[in-house]
Amino acid sequence: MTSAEGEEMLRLEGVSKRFPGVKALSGIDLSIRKGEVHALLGENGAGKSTLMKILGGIYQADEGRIFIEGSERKFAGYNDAIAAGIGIIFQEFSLIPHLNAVENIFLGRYLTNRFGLMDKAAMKRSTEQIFDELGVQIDLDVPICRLSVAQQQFVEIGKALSLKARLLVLDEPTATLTPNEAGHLFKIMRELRAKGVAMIFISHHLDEIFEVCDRISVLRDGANAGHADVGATDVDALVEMMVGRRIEHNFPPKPQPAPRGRKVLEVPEIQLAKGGPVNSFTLHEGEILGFAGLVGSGRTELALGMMGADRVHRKTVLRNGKPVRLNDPTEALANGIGLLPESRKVEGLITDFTVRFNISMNNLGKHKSAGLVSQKSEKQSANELARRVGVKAPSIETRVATLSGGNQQKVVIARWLGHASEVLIFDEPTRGIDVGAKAEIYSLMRELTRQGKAIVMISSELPEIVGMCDRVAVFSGGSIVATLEGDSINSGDIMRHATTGGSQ
Ligand SMILES: Nc1ncnc2c1ncn2[C@@H]1O[C@H](COP(=O)(O)OP(=O)(O)OP(=O)(O)O)[C@@H](O)[C@H]1O
Repeated sequence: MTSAEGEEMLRLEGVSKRFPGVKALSGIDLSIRKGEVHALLGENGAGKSTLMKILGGIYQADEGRIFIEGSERKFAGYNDAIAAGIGIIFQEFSLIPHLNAVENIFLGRYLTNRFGLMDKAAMKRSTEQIFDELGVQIDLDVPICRLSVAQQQFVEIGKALSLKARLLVLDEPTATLTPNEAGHLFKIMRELRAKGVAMIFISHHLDEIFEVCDRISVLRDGANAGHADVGATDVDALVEMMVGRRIEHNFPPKPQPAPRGRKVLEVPEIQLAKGGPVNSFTLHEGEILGFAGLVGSGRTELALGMMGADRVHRKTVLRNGKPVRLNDPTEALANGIGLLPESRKVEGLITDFTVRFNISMNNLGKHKSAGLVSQKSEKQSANELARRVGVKAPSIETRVATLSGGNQQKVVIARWLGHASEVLIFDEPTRGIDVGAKAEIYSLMRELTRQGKAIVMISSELPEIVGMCDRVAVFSGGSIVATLEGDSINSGDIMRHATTGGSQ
């Protein structure tokens, strides 16, 4: 702990914010000390991002006061927040992809030499010093779009520190990191903490909270639901604070023996760009087949490739024993194969349209009679699906653009749960989804398989791979290196194959 322990960096008093039709925040109080990592928890739509946007000067609160080191501050825009020592690392980075790390860090405030000219050497030196202190190695000469997501995140942190941030907000920073990268981020956070930097950490992974945080504040429905010291609470208590009830963490029971219905999909041979041996796999009616492996190991590439989503891998696959050539995802859909993509905002949703439209868009055929879509049946079904996955919105007529990130994901999941596809490919289905909704999505997936659907679940979350899958294909370096069943579906075996390419 630092000498600064106990000194207050930030205090929020009675912060409220209303959007049309939604009271996003009501009377929030929050206190963050210097040199602490403070977790901000809450279900999707609880108000975490809105609160952080107020702190970052992006939104203005309707009511409430912000104190930095004891003095009241008013933020008319994000420059005021930066001047007050606040640095926010959002999930969608604010970096310019084709500029390098130095140019990004000094964008708009270039250092100049005594002749008034841009002092590139000084900016580079300063950037090197920041990264040295963070203990990260970043190639300063390449555009940041060529860096990994983790490295881009470190550049964001470096930028905030170069702007002299003393309070860093990290909004779901680990959502797109590998476990190793997340470990590196935590190491950096501990070092910053030791230097007295205060941090607000948002994550839906409760194990991370216990690994890296000191204290916790929980929001529920836009209001304070409680505060706790990490040492004096546990996962169950936190979950109850977040959702107001106890949640069953267990996965729905797997059918025993593992389902081996007829073969609904056979993928004979696909070679991925990464090289390695060709891949083949079979999917059976009623089963959940996991695609496990490290980020970049080829899981998504294979799933997209077999659907004809890219020209490179177009191949003939067997659907119910019959050869079909899939040229694009629309053809895959026509053949009863649906994909819930990973980057939902880009690929999955039309955010200017309503929740109802986005849930129903691929399912209208189900509600047709005599050639006409029954509005009543379509609306009822959209309502029911939205309710089941727990979409939090004023109504299904709300525009998706105004929903929280997690709730947008639930909308895509609701669409596919209602879809008639016999084969469903879920790519990272619970990323950014809160604990309560996760449990619901797991049981809905199991229900779909009981109805005879077959699911491929691509996931970086080992517990859900182990808890949900009947068989697991483990990827390494662009190939399936092992297919595990029964008791060999465990974290140790999966990681061993994923990291050694199955050679041990
Ligand atoms: N610009 C906006 N217009 C209308 N409503 C909004 C807007 N931004 C947020 N909201 C609403 O405010 C509430 C809080 O959303 P917020 O994004 O803060 O939640 P969150 O806790 O960050 O959720 P998640 O875990 O899903 O990221 C939600 O009901 C959301 O629909």
